[in-house]
Amino acid sequence: MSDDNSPEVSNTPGQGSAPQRRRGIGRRGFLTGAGLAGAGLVVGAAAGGATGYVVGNDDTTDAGAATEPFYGDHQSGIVTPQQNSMVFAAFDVNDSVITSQLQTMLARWAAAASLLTVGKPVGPVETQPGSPPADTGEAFDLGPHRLTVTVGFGESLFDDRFGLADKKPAALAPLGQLAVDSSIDPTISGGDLCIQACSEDPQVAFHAVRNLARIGRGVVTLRWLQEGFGRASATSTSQVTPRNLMGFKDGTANIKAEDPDIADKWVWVGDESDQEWMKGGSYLVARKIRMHIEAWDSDDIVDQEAIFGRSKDSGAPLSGGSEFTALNFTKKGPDGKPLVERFSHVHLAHPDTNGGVQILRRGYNYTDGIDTRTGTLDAGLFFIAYQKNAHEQFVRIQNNLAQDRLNEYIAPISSSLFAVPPGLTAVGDWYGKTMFGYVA
Ligand SMILES: C=CC1=C(C)c2cc3[nH]c(cc4nc(cc5[nH]c(cc1n2)c(C)c5CCC(=O)O)C(CCC(=O)O)=C4C)c(C)c3C=C
Ligand SMILES: [Fe+2]
Repeated sequence: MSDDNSPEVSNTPGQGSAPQRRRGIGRRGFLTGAGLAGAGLVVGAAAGGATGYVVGNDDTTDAGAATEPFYGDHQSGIVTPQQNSMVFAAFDVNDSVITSQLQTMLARWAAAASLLTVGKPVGPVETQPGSPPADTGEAFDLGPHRLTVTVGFGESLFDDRFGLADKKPAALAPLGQLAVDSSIDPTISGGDLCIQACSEDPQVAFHAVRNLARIGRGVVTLRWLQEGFGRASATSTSQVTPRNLMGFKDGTANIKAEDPDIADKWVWVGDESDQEWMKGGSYLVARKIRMHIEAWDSDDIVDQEAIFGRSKDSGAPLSGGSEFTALNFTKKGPDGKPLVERFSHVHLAHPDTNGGVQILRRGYNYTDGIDTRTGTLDAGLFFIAYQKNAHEQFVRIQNNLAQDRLNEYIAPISSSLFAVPPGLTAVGDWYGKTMFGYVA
């Protein structure tokens, strides 16, 4: 397919190179900027560059102003040091939408994401009388807080609707029903497309998904959405390991950004892929895992630690040492039994027990309030893992975890797999551009 038919992706005329400002915006800033939504065409912003938008950002703290790269070999939001908040949304493409409409929306998402991730609105917040704001406004006074927007494609996108049947990677085959999957709810699983928005500020992450959903109206419909309120993993050696809702440090033995060779080996799709367009991408597994919190809270500490194989306060292996000491599965206690039990979570999940395979974990703690049927807390782990092949990595580990003692206290209630394409190259590139046959 020729590049000539690619949806228009350009800087809006007149957007020039006015310097980015971060203070004293007031009403003028609300009025400034050509709207993505209003203009009906796509605006791109160079990473960190200026497009003439006045930045609606009175949050001048370093933390608020901090950005993550938008363009690059890989999408941000994977090995990016994990931010503290997440909003994850899945979408289905509406009936009767044609390929060019979907492509245009994906290009508009790319342009909008390039603005949002540098703290800019997707268009004017305060427009002329009679028209709705192009940007919904709730992040106007906030910086990006390291916002990342990561877009993925579900298996269902590759049916006969958009000419993508021969572009479906073999690795995107459905995960199927796994041994622990007796409570999966299909209405909060899967989807044609997904967006993972992560930021240090929950309102910034929500704003990103809300505005991308708004840009997509008429083309896509939200299928399900999950908010994560606290990170439950670490993806950088610079980060303190956080705690999950069971009170344990989670993310100690994770793949970390500082080890690119390990990421190349286990996270980024390479030459093994049957689809050229996926090289540099990754496969995202998202599983909402409800915790039976009240039962867990009544279990004694010795048993809790035995279930994970690690100490609750320090995160150290029960075989000894401190948090980052390697697990020793042969070391025995006075009773002659391994200090890290055979059916403990870390033993069953460890690479040594899984043919060496590893995954990058990037999950979030969630709560949806209470279960009104029982009055119990509705909370758990929104498990996210990135890998180059989920069937060979996630599924292998998950099958081993069928014997996990932790299963008494958890239940997966959703399960999704998405193909996350590589990073966007520059202004003018958009999600799936090479997949649809255009030159990036
Ligand atoms: C199939 C993959 C995994 C699922 C699902 C999963 C669920 C899950 N995990 C915790 C808490 C912890 N997990 C820890 C380690 C750990 N978990 C997985 C995989 C899955 N976990 C792996 C690969 C590892 C690392 C194993 C290793 O190499 O040592 C830990 C220990 C601390 C750490 O290393 O991160 C905790 C704690 C929960 C609560 C949960 C489901 C709700
Ligand atoms: Fe785990």
